[in-house]
Amino acid sequence: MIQLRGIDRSFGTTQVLHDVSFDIHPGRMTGFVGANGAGKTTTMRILLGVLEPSAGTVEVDGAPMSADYRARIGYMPEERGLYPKMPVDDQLVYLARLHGLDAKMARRRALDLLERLGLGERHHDTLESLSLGNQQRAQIAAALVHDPAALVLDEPFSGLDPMAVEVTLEVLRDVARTGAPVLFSSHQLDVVERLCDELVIIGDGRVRAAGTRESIRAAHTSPEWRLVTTGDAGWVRDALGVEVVDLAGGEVRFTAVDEAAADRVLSQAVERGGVRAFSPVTRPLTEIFQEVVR
Ligand SMILES: Nc1ncnc2c1ncn2[C@@H]1O[C@H](COP(=O)(O)OP(=O)(O)OP(=O)(O)O)[C@@H](O)[C@H]1O
Repeated sequence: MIQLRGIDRSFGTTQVLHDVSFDIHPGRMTGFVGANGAGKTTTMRILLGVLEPSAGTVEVDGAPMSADYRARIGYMPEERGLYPKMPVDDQLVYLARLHGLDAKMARRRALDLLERLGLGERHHDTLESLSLGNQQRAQIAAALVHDPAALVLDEPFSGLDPMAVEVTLEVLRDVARTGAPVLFSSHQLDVVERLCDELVIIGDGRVRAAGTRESIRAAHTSPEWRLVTTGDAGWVRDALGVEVVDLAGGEVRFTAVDEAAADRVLSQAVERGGVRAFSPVTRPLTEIFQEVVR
């Protein structure tokens, strides 16, 4: 597990990170979300050792991250890293060889990855001749080609069409399945909500929320239920331990002090007959995000 502990960072007199702490778990996809300028890239650069923190540590399983481990992280930086005028496959092979893969294995991994990411036919084209979305896929391949021990990707999904997001996601999940911790930043909350196992929300250089989607939702939502019946649902107002949030004919949304209170509403509804739907209401992460970064 990669652990960031109490990271501060200032540029001149401006402090842009304040006591940033979170974990990146092995085998899990962690989404790192925040508005422009929130501190995502700075945090990732510190994790990679490209930038020194003013205070705090980056650890792996409780010990300071070694140079060896750092070298085995697959990193896709914000400024990207590939050369525009060089064929993509040659660059990937070169990067893989830098990380110690033999020539045959390096070529095989490069071509496999390009194929999986939908660039099989374009593998020997120069980067600059590819569309922006395809350049992005090549950059992702570059972060993965050396069989990384962990992945840190700065906005890997930006500029990708929905199909490419799906393909990239599958490739990243495969890396996670090998037990690697995977961290990726994104502005696209809908994407993150769907793709990641864990979430870290950063606002103004401070971690505002961290944990699984479910735990963040639970911490920022008072449990709400939705009941739809064929008859009028006004009787729910009088149910014990329940507060109606919204009522329109047969459809009612309510909060309950506990699940038992919600279950009682369901039982009463069943007794009355005509239940069409009953479910907990999950709050969209976008709403929670806006609330915690405010
Ligand atoms: N080299 C630098 N010198 C001075 N200020 C910097 C430097 N790098 C980053 N900053 C400032 O630190 C803050 C955090 O920037 P950072 O790039 O980490 O945010 P971000 O969350 O990645 O934003 P974006 O989503 O726009 O990429 C910003 O206010 C930025 O202007």
